[in-house]
Amino acid sequence: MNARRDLAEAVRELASAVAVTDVDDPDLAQAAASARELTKLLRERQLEDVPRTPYDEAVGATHYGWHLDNPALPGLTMVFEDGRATATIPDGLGKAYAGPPGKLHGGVGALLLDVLLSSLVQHHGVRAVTASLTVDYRAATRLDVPLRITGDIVGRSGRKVETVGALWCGEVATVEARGLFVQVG
Ligand SMILES: CCCCCCCCCCCCCC(=O)SCCNC(=O)CCNC(=O)[C@H](O)C(C)(C)COP(=O)(O)OP(=O)(O)OC[C@H]1O[C@@H](n2cnc3c(N)ncnc32)[C@H](O)[C@@H]1OP(=O)(O)O
Repeated sequence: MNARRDLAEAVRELASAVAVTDVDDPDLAQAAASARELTKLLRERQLEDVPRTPYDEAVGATHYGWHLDNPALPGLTMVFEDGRATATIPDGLGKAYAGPPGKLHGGVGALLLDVLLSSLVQHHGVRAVTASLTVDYRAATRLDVPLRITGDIVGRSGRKVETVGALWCGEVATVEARGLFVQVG
């Protein structure tokens, strides 16, 4: 793992710890001061945009990574096989991503599906943006359990690409989505 990715992972771990820490105020204050010191160090040189795998690398690829170096979002490594996309999050997502107590925030499920479906469309060589994402929450998604995300293209007409996807917790599709992507450029 390179240094940037390792830092992103360390910050995700920090965010998880911060979300549920119960240490005393002096320790919180010390942690805040340390965090601000680090922020100061990292601001000494900044990029114009978040580093990401170039979109073009998704075209025809078997693997594609999304925001692996951005600790504010869950990184996702997708696998493309036989025209379909799959991603796994082996350890699941932790309490930093909670919505209802002990369960995943619905918006995070929608985010994961949008990421996977848009990457799938790009994998098929269509530069497109999300025009519409319809999400059905079928069951609560548990935290800290393995998750899987799948996606397929189900239709194409002119500039429009229709997709379906699901977020799986074991054998249960907890979130289902239909995504419409419109080709740009
Ligand atoms: C940002 C640029 C990035 C470029 C690189 C891409 C790489 C990958 C990026 C990865 C991104 C990651 C994912 C992200 O985060 S993408 C970020 C979130 N998405 C956006 O910001 C998109 C914002 N919207 C737009 O830019 C425009 O509205 C688009 C481009 C979508 C269409 O405006 P445009 O003026 O171009 O086209 P049109 O209006 O003639 O419509 C064309 C056809 O589509 C149909 N339609 C449209 N909207 C809807 C709708 N809501 N429901 C149902 N249908 C809809 C419409 O009826 C028509 O159908 P038809 O009459 O032909 O049958």
